[in-house]
Amino acid sequence: MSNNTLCFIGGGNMARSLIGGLLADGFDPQAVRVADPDAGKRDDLANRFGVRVYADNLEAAADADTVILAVKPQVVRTACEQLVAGSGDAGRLFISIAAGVREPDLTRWLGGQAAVVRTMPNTPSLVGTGATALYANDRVKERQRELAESLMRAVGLVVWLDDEAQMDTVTAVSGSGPAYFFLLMEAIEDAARDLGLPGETARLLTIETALGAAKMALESDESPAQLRQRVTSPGGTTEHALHVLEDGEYRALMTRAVQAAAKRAQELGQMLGEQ
Ligand SMILES: NC(=O)C1=CN([C@@H]2O[C@H](COP(=O)(O)OP(=O)(O)OC[C@H]3O[C@@H](n4cnc5c(N)ncnc54)[C@H](OP(=O)(O)O)[C@@H]3O)[C@@H](O)[C@H]2O)C=CC1
Ligand SMILES: O=C(O)[C@@H]1CCC=N1
Repeated sequence: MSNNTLCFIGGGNMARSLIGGLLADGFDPQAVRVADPDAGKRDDLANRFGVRVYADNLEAAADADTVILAVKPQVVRTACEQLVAGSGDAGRLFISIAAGVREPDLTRWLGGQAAVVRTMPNTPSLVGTGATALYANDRVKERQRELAESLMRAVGLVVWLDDEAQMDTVTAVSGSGPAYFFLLMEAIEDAARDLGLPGETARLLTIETALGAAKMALESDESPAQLRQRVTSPGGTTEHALHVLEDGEYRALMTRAVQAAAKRAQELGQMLGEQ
């Protein structure tokens, strides 16, 4: 990947994951600028990653080829309008990672002519196993499309969406998804401790099991349902555990959780677009 100058507006959790993943993939830290109002976060980013940090968004974005909007959805409009008022879109590429915020609104807030790629990454980007969906507006040139894709591919899987409406579902599945798996890990680890395993043993067995299951699901020709059945010996231990989960309507609960996240993404998009 060429070392274009990248500017992150917002240096919080997701920016951190992307920066860490990009640098681990060989991106030059000197080509990364980060603007954040919090001095503590700026110091931490500069010390940990060696990137350039700024309190002022315009200063950070001044000569950046690509600007990544990594603030909370509620702050995106202000950030866009401030950037455009300060330096125009200057033919640069804007990449938004904000949940819910829709491309037509981003384009409007950026003055109406900007090249915008709306994305939804996730925090495992930090360790190179992210999953990002991208959607480009029709002002994005082919080389900018390739640039956006190469940035996100450097930190994991990428998929392009033709239909922006699918982005809210993606947000609920892979954007928020790591949290569902972390919660499951927390619960299994707690149960293991309650049953008497030493803490570190409980932690390692839980995490390695999650990793093994994910790796098998990724690499196997069989579906997760088939792989589950291979663990489930008739009359055995897994069967008893799965009965408890099915009795507790685990699938329906997970469906409702994913639906709630997608609904929230839609609400955010609608609410912020109307302002
Ligand atoms: N966390 C995740 O897993 C994912 C998040 N996202 C999206 O990424 C975006 C950021 O989320 P996340 O990293 O979790 O949030 P964070 O709150 O951790 O990061 C946002 C950062 O932006 C700073 N900030 C606030 N106002 C401004 C401003 N005007 N200019 C520059 N920086 C500002 C915040 O400072 P302060 O805290 O002081 O306000 C904060 O440090 C959101 O839009 C979210 O939807 C997308 C995919 C996954
Ligand atoms: O919780 C959120 O709103 C963000 C978007 C996806 C993951 N975190």
